[in-house]
Amino acid sequence: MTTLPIEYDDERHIIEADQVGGAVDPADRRATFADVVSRTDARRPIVPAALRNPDARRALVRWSAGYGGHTALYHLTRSPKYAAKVAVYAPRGAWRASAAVLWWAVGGRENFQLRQEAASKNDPHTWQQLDRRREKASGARWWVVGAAVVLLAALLVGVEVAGMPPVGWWAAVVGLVLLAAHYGRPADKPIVDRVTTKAAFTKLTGEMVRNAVVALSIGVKEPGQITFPPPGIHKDGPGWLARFNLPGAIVATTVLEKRDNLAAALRLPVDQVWPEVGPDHPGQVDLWVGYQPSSKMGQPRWALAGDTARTSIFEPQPFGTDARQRPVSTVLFERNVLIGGQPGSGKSYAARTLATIAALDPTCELKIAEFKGTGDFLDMAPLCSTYACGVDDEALSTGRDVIAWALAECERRGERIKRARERGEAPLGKVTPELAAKRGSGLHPVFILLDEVHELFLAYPDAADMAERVAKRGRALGIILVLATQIADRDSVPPNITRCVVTRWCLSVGGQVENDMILGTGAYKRGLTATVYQPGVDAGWGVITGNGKAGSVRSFFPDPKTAAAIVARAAQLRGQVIGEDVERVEARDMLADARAVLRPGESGVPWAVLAERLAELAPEMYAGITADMVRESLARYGVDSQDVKVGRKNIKGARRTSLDAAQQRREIEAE
Ligand SMILES: Nc1ncnc2c1ncn2[C@@H]1O[C@H](COP(=O)(O)OP(=O)(O)OP(=O)(O)O)[C@@H](O)[C@H]1O
Repeated sequence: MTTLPIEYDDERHIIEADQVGGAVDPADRRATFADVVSRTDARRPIVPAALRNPDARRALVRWSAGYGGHTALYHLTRSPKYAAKVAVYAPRGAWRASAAVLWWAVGGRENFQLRQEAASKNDPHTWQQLDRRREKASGARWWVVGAAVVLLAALLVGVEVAGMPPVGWWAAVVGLVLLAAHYGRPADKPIVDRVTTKAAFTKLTGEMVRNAVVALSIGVKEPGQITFPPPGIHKDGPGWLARFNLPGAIVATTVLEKRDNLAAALRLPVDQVWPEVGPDHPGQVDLWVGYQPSSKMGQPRWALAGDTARTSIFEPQPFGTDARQRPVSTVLFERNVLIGGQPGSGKSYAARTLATIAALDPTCELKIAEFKGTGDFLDMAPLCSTYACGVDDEALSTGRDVIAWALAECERRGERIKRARERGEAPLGKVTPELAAKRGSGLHPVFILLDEVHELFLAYPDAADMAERVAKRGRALGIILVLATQIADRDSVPPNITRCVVTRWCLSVGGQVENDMILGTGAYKRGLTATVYQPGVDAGWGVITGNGKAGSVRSFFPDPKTAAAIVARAAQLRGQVIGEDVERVEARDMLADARAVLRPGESGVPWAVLAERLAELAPEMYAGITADMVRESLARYGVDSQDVKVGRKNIKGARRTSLDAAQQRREIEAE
């Protein structure tokens, strides 16, 4: 610490300023011309956010038309009642108005209280003095009233002479009658009834936001600590956007985590309040508040429902809308998707939006297996090279064959990509749009959709192992896997699959556990909560992660006619079914295979070696299998991971005794 003595004249004291360390702030200087011309401040857009894109404009018009139409009809149906009220109140109002003018003209109010006091005190002298004052004031007022009457009469005559049509007179009379009725009605009895039963949310104000954030107890003590950068609170789509900065080091996610409390503080339903991290820094919040809860809003038109729609899985395509009614898009290539939610949450239709994107890409092969058995995708069956529906053995084994085919296809495609790379056609070692479109390249995109996939995994545990490998290997090879399930617990959908699927869409779920099973541990705490949605009512709404910014998305839901038109358009684009049906793949038994690859005299084998041997034995089934996958698959049969001697070292693997014991257990159970 240094003490800086500063010299002043005699009348001043010496001030000792404390300074810690050296000077760090840049010296103040005037702005130069160069500073001014190089300013890059963000300019505020000329067109307001609510009118900037066609969807927002349509939403505003739709809302205004809906609201205006309802209000007009409401009042129209009650017009006889209003007419009766007007008939009663208008004469009363006319009388009140005339009396008020007269009372003013005679100066009735002039020192009224004083005169009353003088009268009560029996003081005629004072009373007369006060009354003379009243008379004096009143004299001039009669002139004003007289002049006003003459002016009015002259105006009426003038208007008549100028040729006012009768409708004009009627309009003036109606206006006067309504004015009189308004003046004559009792203060607590409005002439028109209220259109809404509760106070409709019409405007988000800075005060509401500040008070709500202070009430969250996240460290904001004073409402004034919240600042709103330009353009302040404004309309954005069908709602209001408030962008605000939190004070100090408080991050926006603390507000997101308390979305429920924020909604409570604003006195609004949770799905009307949508906080997000703002664009400028982590302490900025973009709070969007809809005019209505999102579950009650309509949905903009889906671009893929157009007559000329055509997609490419390599480009972003819309599949849903967010809370602000903005389309949400995804690039299907290199993407695997897990869709979860309770019955009636809209999983099948959500999966269908992705299938629609694939269907409208004429190079993409479709394979769909639905294990609900209600034929949600039946209309798409003619577009599919493989289609299965039901929970019978045939449908389930077809589902398994699809995965086995995909795994074998990964192997074949790996070879094809290698050759393409050698030719310089696949520099990054993955499928490109050109390769995918090239006839005979064998690298066209494949879209595999398995609805209610837990049925398949429960019936064929090995299908789950294969699906995991397809999810891992197929991405770069143009194989897209979409899994929809009601239950995502470890028995129904193994965690390994959930882990390697990046895009997860959680529709309505019952609680935090289910929410996190689909979206990943900690999602609920980070504010990604699909529990706010109710099945049926909020069908199609869900929280999506791994597709850009995490947030709420509602799937597009075309009506049956539009859905049929989309399928017809896809059929027209394709001309023929792309790809071939899967062949029946011989079911393999990993336990038996593991025992078969043990060499005579071997007491055990490390997991990595076992994985290699299995891949050699049946490449169509085990290609790409890893040591961990083999360990986890065999653990289901009760095979332990034990030390196996390799040379002088002990390495974890499967022992013959453990494999045999597992086989015996199985045989006993089968009996
Ligand atoms: N985006 C949406 N908008 C409006 N309604 C929807 C939407 N998606 C689905 N629905 C409605 O929800 C109902 C249930 O949808 P769906 O069959 O996809 O649910 P699910 O989760 O697959 O149900 P289950 O588990 O019982 O099979 C549909 O019949 C439809 O009426």
